[in-house]
Amino acid sequence: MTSLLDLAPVIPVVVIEDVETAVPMARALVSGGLPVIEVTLRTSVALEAIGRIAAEVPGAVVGAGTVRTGADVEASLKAGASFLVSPGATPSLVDAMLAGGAPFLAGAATASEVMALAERGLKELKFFPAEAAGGRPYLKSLAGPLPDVRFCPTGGIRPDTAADYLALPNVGCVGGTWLTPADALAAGDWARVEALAAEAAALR
Ligand SMILES: O=C(O)C(=O)C[C@H](O)[C@H](O)COP(=O)(O)O
Repeated sequence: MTSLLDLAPVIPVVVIEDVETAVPMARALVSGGLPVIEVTLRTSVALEAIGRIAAEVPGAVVGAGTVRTGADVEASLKAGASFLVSPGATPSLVDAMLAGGAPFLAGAATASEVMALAERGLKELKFFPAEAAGGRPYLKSLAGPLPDVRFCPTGGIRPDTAADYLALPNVGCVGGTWLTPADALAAGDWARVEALAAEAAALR
């Protein structure tokens, strides 16, 4: 598989409250040009949503986000997730993710965290919480001593700041929730989701 960071410029991070919205939402994202979708394990229907998207939306590459434990890894893969994303990384979580065999982005926010993960062979990471941790200048600084590590910054990124992140050499893609506003999902406004996805897909 092509690196997770290179499949699309933006990974929509979604919070699904009503499982019936999962499939039409994913179709809108894929039609707009964003096939990689991260469903956060923050709601009780997240695993079912992942399963439905994986089974019913051709072209979608659906993964699980907010993965925090080995049990989350197991449940996500069983549900049909084809990749995993975590906000941070603990040694036991990294063990479980490596054992799971699917591509994953472990989270890091400091040089030491990045170095600890690189020591384990992980050179493609999530940078979280991107804006709060220092944003673009911070990532640019990390590229000096750690040029071989690439990131998907996530957290606080919006349409008007995404392009600046994508211009950095150590950024493969960015993640964010702005593609799937809660009110658009609640209203079933798939045209709006598709339009937001199309704008983001054009960023690179
Ligand atoms: O759930 C996770 O695994 C996370 O790490 C947190 C998300 O990536 C951010 O919540 C993104 O949210 P925005 O800042 O609204 O784009």
